[in-house]
Order: sequence, then structure tokens, then C-alpha cells
Amino acid sequence: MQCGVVPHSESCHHASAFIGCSIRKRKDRTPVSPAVSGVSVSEIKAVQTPHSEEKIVSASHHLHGPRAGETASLLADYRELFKLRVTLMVMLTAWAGFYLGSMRSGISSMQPGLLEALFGIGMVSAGSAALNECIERRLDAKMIRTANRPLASGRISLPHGILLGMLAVAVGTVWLTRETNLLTGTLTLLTAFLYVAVYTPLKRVTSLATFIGAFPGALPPLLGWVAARGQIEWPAVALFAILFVWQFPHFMSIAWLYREDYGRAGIRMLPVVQPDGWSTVLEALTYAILMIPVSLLPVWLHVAGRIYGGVALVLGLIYLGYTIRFGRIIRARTISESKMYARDLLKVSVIYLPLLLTALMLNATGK
Ligand code: HEM
Ligand SMILES: CC(C)=CCC/C(C)=C/CC/C(C)=C/COP(=O)(O)OP(=O)(O)O
Repeated sequence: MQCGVVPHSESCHHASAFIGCSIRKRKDRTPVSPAVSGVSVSEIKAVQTPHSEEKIVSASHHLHGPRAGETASLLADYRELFKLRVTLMVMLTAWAGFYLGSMRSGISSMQPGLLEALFGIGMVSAGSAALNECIERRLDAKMIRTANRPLASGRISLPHGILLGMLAVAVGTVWLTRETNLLTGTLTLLTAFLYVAVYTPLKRVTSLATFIGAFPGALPPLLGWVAARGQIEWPAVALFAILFVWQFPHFMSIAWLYREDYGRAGIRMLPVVQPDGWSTVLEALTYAILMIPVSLLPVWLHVAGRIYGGVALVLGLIYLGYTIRFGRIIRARTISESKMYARDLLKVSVIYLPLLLTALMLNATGK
């Protein structure tokens, strides 16, 4: 049987390996076991009907040829390597900072400076994500959620990952320094350093790592502001505070959802070291309550108007409501019930933030 352009081997014997196998054929032949690929045995059986692989291979050859398949898989791997969705969210938060900063300067944020800042911050964020995946490739291979990442499953080699990661961080930093200002370049590099060199190794040591990780996580909107204004000012600190506080319900829901995974990999998330769930709920609740006054800081600083204040209040109450509901994980009768509460909070967290920032930008006063 053929897989891609070369003869099929045992490394391509199941569905998920099949998707990326043509790349691995060129680079290395590390076998991908079901445990490592993150696909359950039942899922594999479900897709392995007789001759299903031949049908898919020949269909793909007819439609696009082997090269198109390889390029598509490589692009999919880069999307995972650079954590595209998180990087896009980082860019959105940086845009909010840049937008408010430009308004304070009395200029439109729709200027080449915006694209220059977002390109640089996005590059450094993507590069940091790749370096994080290089460092954590062995841990990622032990977790179902991350086992199919390109480095964890061997589709992208370590030198390849390190090279791309370093290059993206370097290009992004130099670009920001040249096109925006030295302070933005320096702070963005510091953000990458905190994420890659401080938070990432600490995950195996202490559950406090998430508190440390919240600092680089909260810096992008401040970076956007500094790119527009050249200095750190109070509204930028308020944006930092909003992002900082937002992260706790966000990642407490994730930590609960994937606690078996984290435990398997030896990552000391709160639900791993204190499995009863009380401390996880308490931490998420504390920050969800704090989220309401903190999200109103832009009104207090006269950066946004009352409409934003009303929207922030409603959104904050919804976020708090879902976090209170998340508290039911302690008494949930089944694992799937408790995971449902966590999954719902995770979804709400990633909807809440763009909505809040959009409201802030739409009702900005320019002061
Ligand atoms: C210490 C802080 C943070 C931790 C530990 C964390 C962890 C995670 C994890 C593990 C996921 C994957 C969930 C899944 O696969 O179901 C996730 C999803 C996500 N995170 Fe975070 N995160 C943090 C901060 C942030 C920040 C600062 C942003 C952006 C501003 C962000 C944006 C997102 C988005 C958009 C998703 C959903 C998209 C996806 O699953 O790829 N996170 N987060
Ligand atoms: C400009 C710049 C450098 C921005 C980067 C800021 C940023 C997105 C920080 C991430 C915050 C964070 C701790 C995420 C969890 O990652 P994780 O590695 O624990 O997630 P994983 O388990 O999915 O790998």
C-alpha cells in the first residue's frame, strides 16, 4: 500500500499518523503509537474500514497529487507549532492596546503602524509557542490533548522547531525595535523570555507556575499600547490587569478538564496537586469576582464611556455566573458532568475576552 509518495510502512498504520505521514517520511520514521498520537483505539478502528486508506490516498492523488497533500500537512503542522488560535488572540489583545494608545494620541489606529506592531508581536508570540513546544515535546507526547503536536509526534524535528522558533522571535523583536520603538521590542522579548524560559520549565516544579505564566499572558495589550505611544501609561496597566485577571478562570477550567493528562505528564497544575477541586474553584471564583471591578478600570480612567461600563458589567456577571456553575465540579456525580462545567467555562472565557475588548474599542473616549 502506498502512503504519500513512498511505500507504506508500520509508521503509517492508523488514521492520525496517516494525515501527517508523508512529512514524516521525508524527515524521519519515528513510529507514532495510538497512545502518542492522541487518537483512541476506538477512533482508529472506526476509520479503518477495509481499504479505507487506499481510497483516501487514491482520492487525494486524483484531486491534488501527493505534493499538495504534503504542503497541506506541513501547513497544518505549522499552525499547531505556532499555536495559531492563541497567537491570533494575542494579536487581538495587542490591537486593543494599540487602538486605545492611538486614540489617546489623537490619530487613527488604521495606519501602517498597526500592521507593523501586530506583525512583530504575532511573530514573537508564534516563535515563543514553537520554542515552548520544543521544550515540552516529551511532556506533550504523554498527554492526549497535545500528543499529536508536530514535535511530540516526531513529524517536525527538534532542530527544525528550534530554528523556526528562534528565527520568529529574532525577526519579530528586531522588526518591532526598528518599526515601532526600542521599548516595545525590549518588552516583547521580555514577554517571550518569561513565557519560554521561566513559565515553561516551572510547570513541572510548582502549581504557582500559572501565576507566573499570567504575566507574559497579560502583557500583549500593554505591548500594543507602548507600540503606539512609546511609553507605559495607566490605561496600558489597566489592560494588563484585565488580561491578568481573566486568565485564572480560563486556565482553572482547562486545568480541571485535562487534569488526568497533566498528572500523567507530571505537570503540577492545581487540580493535580489538590485533586478535590476546592482550591481550583476558589481560585477561579476569586478572580472572576475581581474581574468585574478590574474590567471597569477603563471607565474609572476615562478611557471608555458608560456604554462600555454597562457591557463590561453584564459580561462580567455572565463570566462570574459560569465560574459559579464551575463550582459544581466538586459535587458532580460523574466525570463527564464535571468536565461539562469546565468545558462551558473555557468556551465562555474565550468568547468573553474578544467581546469585552470590542466593546472597549467601540466606546473608547480617546482620553
Ligand atoms: C497562564 C495562562 C494561560 C494558560 C495556562 C492557558 C492554557 C490554555 C490551554 C491549555 C488551552 C487549550 C485548551 C484546549 O485545547 O481545550 C488554551 C486555550 C486557549 N487559550 Fe489559553 N492559556 C493561558 C492564557 C491565555 C492567553 C493570555 C490567551 C490570549 C490572550 C489565551 C488564549 C487562548 C485561546 C484563544 C484558546 C482557545 C483556542 C485553542 O484551544 O487553541 N490563553 N489555553
Ligand atoms: C508576545 C508574546 C511572546 C506573547 C506570548 C504570551 C502568551 C500567549 C503567553 C501564554 C500564556 C500561557 C501561560 C499559556 C499557556 O501555555 P502552555 O504552554 O501551558 O499551553 P499548552 O499546554 O497548550 O502548551
